[in-house]
Amino acid sequence: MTLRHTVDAVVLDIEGTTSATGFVVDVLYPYARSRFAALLSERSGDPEVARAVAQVREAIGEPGADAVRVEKALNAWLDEDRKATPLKTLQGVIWSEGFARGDLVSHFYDDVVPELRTWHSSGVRLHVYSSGSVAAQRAWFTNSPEGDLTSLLSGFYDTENAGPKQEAESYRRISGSTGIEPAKLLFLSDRPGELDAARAAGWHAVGIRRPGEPYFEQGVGDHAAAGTFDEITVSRSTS
Ligand SMILES: CSCCC(=O)C(=O)COP(=O)(O)O
Ligand SMILES: [Mg+2]
Repeated sequence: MTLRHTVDAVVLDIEGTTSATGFVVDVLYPYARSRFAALLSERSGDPEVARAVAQVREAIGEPGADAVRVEKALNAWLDEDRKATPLKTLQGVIWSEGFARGDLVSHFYDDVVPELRTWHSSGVRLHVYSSGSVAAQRAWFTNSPEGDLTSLLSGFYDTENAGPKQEAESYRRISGSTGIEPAKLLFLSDRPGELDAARAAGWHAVGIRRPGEPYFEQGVGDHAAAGTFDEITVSRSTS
């Protein structure tokens, strides 16, 4: 079945939607895990690192936590795939450097990039909204197996600049930032709580259900669902 949406922009979740959770967990997480200790000891003076470390200490309720304790908290969050903003900031620092160095190449499901190109060429704007930091998102789309895809994208949103993905207010913030009214925005995600929040903000929302992904069995509640991007036809609204 084809789902049809007439909108000005599509906003993309990454993990579970454009790309495999398994790749993130099996390739990116170990890459970050093995580099947290060095980042915390050698770069604690970098403003971005210092801010994230302060946020970790606050989240665990230990204002005096040393680097070993902070690393332990980060690894525990990694184990449970917790979408904690300071974890995502520090991962983003490590990953963006790993992508730039050529250690990492991102992953996209086969159906994704052709549809992104089709939607973009029909005048539909494409944005990303992921728990991964903006730095990580940029590196992800820059270093894809099909080369640099960032020319397809008009904006990047994460939990730092937009807010939590399961809160409607975050989607209102993105709508305000893009200048696109809610009814002309379509969000694609694998997580029902995120789809609920987007819909509550007046957006169109489609659940992406891919076999093997963590939310596949649970489903996407009462949201329209697609198994692949080519089941979705997106046209640019004329008004
Ligand atoms: C390029 S970001 C890497 C994936 C990641 O760490 C993440 O948390 C993605 O979560 P999403 O909100 O896209 O499901
Ligand atoms: Mg996701």
